[in-house]
Amino acid sequence: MGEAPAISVDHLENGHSNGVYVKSEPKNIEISVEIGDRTFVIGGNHERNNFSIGVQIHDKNSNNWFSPIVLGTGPKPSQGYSAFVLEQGRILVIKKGPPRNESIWFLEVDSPYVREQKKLLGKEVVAWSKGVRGNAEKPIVISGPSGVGKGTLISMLMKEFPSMFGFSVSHTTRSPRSMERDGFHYHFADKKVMEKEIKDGKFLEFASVHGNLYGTSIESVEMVTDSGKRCILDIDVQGARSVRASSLDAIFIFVCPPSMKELEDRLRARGTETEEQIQKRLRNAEAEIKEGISSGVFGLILYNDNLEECYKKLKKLLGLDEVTSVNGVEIEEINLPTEHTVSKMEDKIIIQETGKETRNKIVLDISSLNGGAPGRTRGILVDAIKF
Ligand SMILES: Nc1nc2c(ncn2[C@@H]2O[C@H](COP(=O)(O)OP(=O)(O)O)[C@@H](O)[C@H]2O)c(=O)[nH]1
Ligand SMILES: Nc1ncnc2c1ncn2[C@@H]1O[C@H](COP(=O)(O)OP(=O)(O)O)[C@@H](O)[C@H]1O
Repeated sequence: MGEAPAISVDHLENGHSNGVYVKSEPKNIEISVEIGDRTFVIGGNHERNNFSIGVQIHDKNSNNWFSPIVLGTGPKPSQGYSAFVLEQGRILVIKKGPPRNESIWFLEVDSPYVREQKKLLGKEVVAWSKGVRGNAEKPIVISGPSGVGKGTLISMLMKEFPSMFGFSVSHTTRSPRSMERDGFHYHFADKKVMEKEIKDGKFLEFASVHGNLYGTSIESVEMVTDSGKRCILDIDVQGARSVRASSLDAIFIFVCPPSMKELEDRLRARGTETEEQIQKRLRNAEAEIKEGISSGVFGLILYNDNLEECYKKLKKLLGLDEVTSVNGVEIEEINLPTEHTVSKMEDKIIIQETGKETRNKIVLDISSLNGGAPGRTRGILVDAIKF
């Protein structure tokens, strides 16, 4: 696919520039970006709240304004924005002013994820994702039948590498088990409330599993990503399929039992389910294993026979076999100048500082972007050129 024309934004406060218009009142700064027959107005009087700016769409053909459903968390209201239309239906939005580590954002208006959400919600949808520097490792989706050992393997990983992995806490309508804590193992949710939140687009995926509703909220994944950790999702096969269709660029692992008999023994030994619930889980297990192995969703299949061996293999798959403990790597802080102009050259966005006796530049290399809404767009490489 060819790249959409870049919109160059010079001196935003000067008003119109190459199709981008910016109001200058400090409180109502907005930027409008034209894509085809539509104008996307970001920020300004349409500010959603103090936490995230709003978005309005003008359709030239019908001359109608409308408010789309805005998924994900966007930038907070700011002193101004610069914008570029990128390929794959996303707009790069650079926010002026502090905080510095929250300057780069992407508004997806026609990405595969947004298109899927439009279909699902039957409404106009746009979605924010925050730009993250560097190439943090991809999230890990782990699926497998009930009792196969997913939770055990995930606990082992989190215990050995506490600073590296974070668990995405799902919502569920099932009742808590005696050892489970609300907000830690699951967010135990009321069915009606959860259904409403799904309708409002707050979930990355959801599915009915063993007669209960389960789902991953966008917020639960963002909380892990924001803490700088690699996110682990323990979700069923249907959920994994939905994540695969979303723009969350993840690794998909399916865990298989050595036999159905062993699976049954483990479920019984765990002692957390009634006989009826065990039977239901075993009935579902056969279909899940079949789908897990043959659906093409999972790139990696792990057999959990001997636990220690399986854990070793899991670490090897994740490139951790040689590692004993890992701490987060700090990326050098680079400040985006508050007063700047923006231009684009191929895969590079050049932010030129203005207003002072300086020609310092920041170059954003966006050639290897990955991930996207809802959540984070990773892979932005930043270089500072000092004069
Ligand atoms: N789609 C989806 N499935 C989930 C989610 N959270 C948990 N599950 C799956 O729901 C199933 C039942 O989980 P749970 O009630 O904890 O029982 P367990 O698998 O026997 O420990 C498992 O296959 C989980 O992987 C979620 O957020 N979304
Ligand atoms: N390789 C294994 N061999 C024997 N028991 C295991 C193994 N892996 C896990 N278990 C046990 O099986 C039970 C189910 O494991 P769990 O992690 O709760 O499964 P899941 O999260 O997939 O439902 C637990 O009691 C756990 O201690």
